[in-house]
Amino acid sequence: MAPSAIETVTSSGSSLVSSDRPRILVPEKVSPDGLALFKDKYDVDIRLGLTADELIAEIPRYHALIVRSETKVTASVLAAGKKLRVVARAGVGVDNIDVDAATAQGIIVVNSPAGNIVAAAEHTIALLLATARNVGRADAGMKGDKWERGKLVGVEVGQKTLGIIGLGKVGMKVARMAIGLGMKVKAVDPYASKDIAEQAQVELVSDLSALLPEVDFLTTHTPLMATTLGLIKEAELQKMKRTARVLNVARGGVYDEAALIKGLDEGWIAGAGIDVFTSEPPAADSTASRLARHPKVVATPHLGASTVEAQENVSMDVCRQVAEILRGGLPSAAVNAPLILPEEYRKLQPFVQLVEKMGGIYTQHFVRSQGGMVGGRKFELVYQGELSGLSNTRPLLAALVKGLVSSISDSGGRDVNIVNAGLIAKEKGILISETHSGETNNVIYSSLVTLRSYDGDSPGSERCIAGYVSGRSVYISKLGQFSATFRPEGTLLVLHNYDEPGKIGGVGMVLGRHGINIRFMQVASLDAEAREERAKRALSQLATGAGAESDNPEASEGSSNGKEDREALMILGVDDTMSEEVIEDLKKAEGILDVSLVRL
Ligand SMILES: NC(=O)c1ccc[n+]([C@@H]2O[C@H](COP(=O)([O-])OP(=O)(O)OC[C@H]3O[C@@H](n4cnc5c(N)ncnc54)[C@H](O)[C@@H]3O)[C@@H](O)[C@H]2O)c1
Ligand SMILES: O=C(O)[C@H](O)COP(=O)(O)O
Repeated sequence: MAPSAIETVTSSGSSLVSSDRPRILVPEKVSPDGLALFKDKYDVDIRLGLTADELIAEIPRYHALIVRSETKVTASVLAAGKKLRVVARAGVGVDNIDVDAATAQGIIVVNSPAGNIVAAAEHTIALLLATARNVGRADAGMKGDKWERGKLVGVEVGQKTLGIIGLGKVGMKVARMAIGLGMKVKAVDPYASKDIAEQAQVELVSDLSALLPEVDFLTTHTPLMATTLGLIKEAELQKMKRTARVLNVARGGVYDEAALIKGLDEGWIAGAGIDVFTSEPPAADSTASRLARHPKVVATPHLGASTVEAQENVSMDVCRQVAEILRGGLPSAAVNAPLILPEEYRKLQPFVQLVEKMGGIYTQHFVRSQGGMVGGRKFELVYQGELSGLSNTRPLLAALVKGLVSSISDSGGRDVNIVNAGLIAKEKGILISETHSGETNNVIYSSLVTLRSYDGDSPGSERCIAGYVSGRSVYISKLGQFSATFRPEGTLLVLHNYDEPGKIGGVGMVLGRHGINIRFMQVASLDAEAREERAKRALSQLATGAGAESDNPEASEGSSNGKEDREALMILGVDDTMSEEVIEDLKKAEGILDVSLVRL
């Protein structure tokens, strides 16, 4: 094995280090601009090419670790880092750091959320044009003494449609640049605000099936998470035009690499520009390597953030934070900063947990299963009982934002804290109001929290979740129009169905066939208010003889045939081994109206 490159920068410039000063380990190439901030105060060891074992052996001596995307900061590395106080990611994505393990050990993880977004967006545009004009193949041909004009006729991007999946920081920059090139831009992002998109002349469409057939180029800018892994598979690629070209400057794995190769081979996808791969560098003979070598692919080795300017930015961003933390101060972009301050912890912690879970359920149950968006919606938190007198509700508001974004963000929402929650909500166009209700006649628990959400002022768009705390455990007592009592934890399946005999057995059989264990099960019936509302509707239909047109977002098609008042929710706690196939099988089961999977 080649020896690691070792460079020790100390205040004196010598390689001798004093043992009492904090030491910083840098195992990747990080711009010296930021590292210069440590001069005279800390000792910095730049050790490129450390293996996983070498990192574990070295880390016990260090107080801070600064990495990019190549170093895997695993739970074992963190456990060995007895003196570690901070892990800094000189970039955006923290998918190479075990943030939960760091949090458990009290190690702060910081990143640079915006330092390289211009670089990533510009690289996307570079790949867009290179893919459209066959720049890679033309260059390779010229270097092989070939003059292939006839074979390499490209397409123009002006007047064409670009589809963006993930209209976050990078996605929005790409949109603006593409509009500058004369392109029409459409996007899918359940969290983006319609208003912000409209101002940027981006048309937000509801889902992938509405986007994919329309676009000439597709670019992905989501983080890599359980919900975006394999987001674009064969079925999605098949929905696109045969002339379409796809781009990935986000994370390897958002596209199913094997399906993309098949599309390129069989000619139903015209080309691809790929910067990121499922294994980096792609292992020999791997699918990632076949994709990188494919003649219709312009491939780059994860260069999205590799500009002089971006590297200066991210280096300055994270080194400032490392210095601050080593000095005992607070970082500006901590990925795992607390939601709640120690003095408020005892009283508020269970409510913070409850509200965060309600936000998570909202996104995963209502948005994912029933469609719609989170961005641009209005949310209202109603506090009843002992919470109604609470003056500092900031941790609860932050918990709601964290819960709402946790299933769709890179960091799993861990980067949301009291300081930045308001800003994040504003960026996403999420409006939150609070009501302290003195009304106690409906409160059978000492404190009840109700989350209501509305789509602007549109009638019938209200969605509701209520919950309470008993002891230090949290419970959900209402989900949509159904009364429930369950603990929001682990993996939950929520099935909307007609409450008929045999339903539970049918669902049990599907889960049994797939080897899924059920931890608990509970049936939630329509609450009194919903039953009354439906009875009134039925009466008025009888009186007018009209067919039922439901404006209830939860009432599904075909539910007007007398069964509507027998709708129920089945809530099951299950193993976290659910696949899309199980969900699809459950959806096909007799009398099941809808299925959602909620991971908390
Ligand atoms: N190639 C590179 O060198 C490079 C450089 C910078 C960033 N990145 C990567 O680019 C990605 C985006 O970075 P960012 O700073 O814009 O992040 P961001 O958090 O600002 O934006 C991500 C967006 O994706 C949306 N999203 C999440 N799940 C979605 C889904 N299922 N469908 C549609 N939209 C969804 C979110 O709502 C959010 O708006 C990250 O993975 C980051 O690591 C790569
Ligand atoms: O998430 C990021 O910031 C980018 O993927 C850049 O990664 P890099 O620092 O390894 O270039």
